[in-house]
Amino acid sequence: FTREHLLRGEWKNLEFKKYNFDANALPPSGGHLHPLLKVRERIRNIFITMGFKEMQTNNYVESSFWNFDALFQPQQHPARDSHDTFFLEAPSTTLSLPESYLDKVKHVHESGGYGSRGYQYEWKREEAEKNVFRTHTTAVTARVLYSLAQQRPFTPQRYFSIDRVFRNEAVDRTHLAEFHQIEGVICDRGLTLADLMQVLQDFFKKMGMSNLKFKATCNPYTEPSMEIYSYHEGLKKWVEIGNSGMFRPEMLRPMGFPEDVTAIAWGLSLERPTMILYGIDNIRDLFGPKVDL
Ligand SMILES: COC[C@@H]1[C@H](c2ccc(C#Cc3ccccc3)cc2)[C@@H]2CN(C(=O)Nc3ccc(OC4CC4)cc3)C[C@@H](O)[C@@H](O)CN12
Repeated sequence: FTREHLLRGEWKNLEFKKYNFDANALPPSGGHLHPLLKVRERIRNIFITMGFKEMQTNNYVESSFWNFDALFQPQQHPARDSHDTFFLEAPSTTLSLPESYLDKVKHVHESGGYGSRGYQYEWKREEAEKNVFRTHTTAVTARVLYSLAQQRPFTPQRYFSIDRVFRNEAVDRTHLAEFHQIEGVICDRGLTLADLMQVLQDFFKKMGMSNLKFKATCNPYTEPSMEIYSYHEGLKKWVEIGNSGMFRPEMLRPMGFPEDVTAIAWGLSLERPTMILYGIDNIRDLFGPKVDL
């Protein structure tokens, strides 16, 4: 019975079965939550039960000042060039920066202070003004700690964030140019590395990971720093589950914190645990429709 038959109206001579309006249709699928969002909710609840407040991270675009300079990351650091960082074309520069704080950041980069030698280079404002897609949520942590440092009297705080970050890296089966970073930070008087180890044990235990191992490492904005490992019973091997450290005085003191205030922080990704918890071996299966890129 072709389209032509239909167009010629020959369907009128046909015998049609009576339409059964009482037939049961296929039950509509109820839909389902995305695995990343389920794990995000679970981790959000862990932070909240531990007394952490969520940071406001709804700015994917950030100035190099907050993404790097405020964290004492030197302007010639390799992570700051376009091989690792997405720079924005328009608007290419940020509109405004806190001038008095900017001067303190310039000074600590150039000649240090607070017992630090600094990096002994000429710090340039135009470098700090360049807009980027934030490479870590630590840029937001810098903003939040700066506003905490303005408050008197100082009150200890715990913050967390779970949101997208962007890195100009080669994409492969387990790496995309963006991922969700999870970050926790505690700011208080007299915090030590022992406090960091303890909060990491508490946090990861709630994620089902115990007997952690810490390995010394380096980050531009934390000293000392530790990579975190956990023995994964299922995979029968030590798995790197995150990175952590104590923010440097060269980051905290220019913000205006008193000398005895320290801040401990750690980070991990949302994709790694989700892929392991849901047995997903290709990160592309986490994003978008099933297409073979
Ligand atoms: C560009 O890649 C960075 C990303 C991402 C990462 C690394 C560091 C930070 C950080 C930080 C930080 C440090 C100091 C102060 C503030 C923030 C955040 C995310 C994961 C961090 N990692 C990571 O998530 N691994 C992980 C986490 C949980 C997990 O759970 C499973 C159920 C068992 C499994 C694995 C470690 C590695 O995967 C690493 O190879 C990849 N890392």
